[in-house]
Amino acid sequence: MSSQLRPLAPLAENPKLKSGPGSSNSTAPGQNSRRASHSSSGRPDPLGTEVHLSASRIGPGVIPTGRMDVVPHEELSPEEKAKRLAAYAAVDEHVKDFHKVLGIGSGSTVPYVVERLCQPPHCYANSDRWYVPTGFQSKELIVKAGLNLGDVDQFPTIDVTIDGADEVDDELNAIKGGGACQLREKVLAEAATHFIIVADSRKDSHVLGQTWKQGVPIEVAPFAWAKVFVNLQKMGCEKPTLRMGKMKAGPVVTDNGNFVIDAVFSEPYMRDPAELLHRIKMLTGVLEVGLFVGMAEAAYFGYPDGTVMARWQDGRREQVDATKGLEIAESGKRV
Ligand SMILES: O=C[C@H](O)[C@H](O)[C@H](O)COP(=O)(O)O
Repeated sequence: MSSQLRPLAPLAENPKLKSGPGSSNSTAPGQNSRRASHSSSGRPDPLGTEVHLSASRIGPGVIPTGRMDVVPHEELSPEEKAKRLAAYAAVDEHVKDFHKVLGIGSGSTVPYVVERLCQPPHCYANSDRWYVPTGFQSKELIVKAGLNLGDVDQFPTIDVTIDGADEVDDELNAIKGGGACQLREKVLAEAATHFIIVADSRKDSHVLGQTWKQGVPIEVAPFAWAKVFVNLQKMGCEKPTLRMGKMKAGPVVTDNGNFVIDAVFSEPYMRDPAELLHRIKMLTGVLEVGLFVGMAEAAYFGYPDGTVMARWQDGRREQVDATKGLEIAESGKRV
C-alpha cells in the first residue's frame, strides 16, 4: 500500500511554498522585507538585527487591512463606553508621534486602545511604529489592525505600554492577571518608559482586594504547582485555587505554557503589596505575580456618566477630556 503513495515534495522544492508567506523569497504585505535597523525614520533597531519574518505577519487567512471596524458609541453598554473613553483619553494624553515602540496589554479594555491608535492623528505615525503584544489576544489585535508586530526581544525598551487592570489602589499599585497574562504584561510594563493603566471605574479602589475578590494571580511552573500551593497556605493565603479552564478539562494554561494559582490574602497582607509581592516571588516555582507595585505612571478610569478620571502616582486626580476620538466612534465608520 505504501508503494502507491507519492512522497511529499521537500519544502524547498515546493513551488507553492517558495513564494508563500514566511518564505525567505516572499515579500509579504506590510513591513516584512524591511530591516528594523534601517527604518524610514532612521531610528536604529535596538538590537541591530534584522526583523524576524515571523514577527511581521502571522496566521493563515489574516489579511492586515490597516483598518478597524468601530462600533458606534451609542450601541455600547455603559461599561464598554467607559472602557473606550478611558482608553481614548490615555492614548491621546500619552502617545506622541515620536514614540516608535508601543506595548499593547491584554483584556477587554485594550481593544479600544488599538482602535484609537488606528484613528487620526495617531494612525499617521503607524507605518514607522512597532507594536509589542503581551499575549495571544493582543497579538491578534495588532495583526488584524495591520500594525507592525514586534517582540520584546527586538525591543527591550518600549516607549509606552498601555494595559488594563483588575484593580488599582490609591498608590496605583495594581492586581493584574485576570486573563492569565501577568508574566508578559509585567515584562512589557517594566520595559516601558511610560506604563499607563486603562480601566472602567469598577477597578478604581483604595486597597487591593476590596473589589477584586478572586485573589492575586500567580503564574507557576506546572510541575511545581502543588508545592507552591502548599507554600502559599503556609504563608497565610486563605484560599489558593488552581485556575481551571472553561470548556477545557484541567487547568488554564498560559501563553507561556504555565499554570495560574489565584491566591486570596486578607487585608493586612494586601495593604502592603510590595512585601506580599516579594514573599510570593521568593517561592520556588513561581514565575510571576500579578501584583504590579510602583510601576504605573498614571491610570485612567472611565465612568458610566461619560467622564474619565486620571490618577497619577503622586496622588493627583484630574478629570480629562476623552471626547476627541468620539466623533469617529459615533459615526461607526471604518478608520
Ligand atoms: O491577564 C489579564 C490582564 O491583566 C488584564 O489586563 C486585566 O485582567 C484587565 O482586563 P479587563 O480590561 O478585561 O478588565
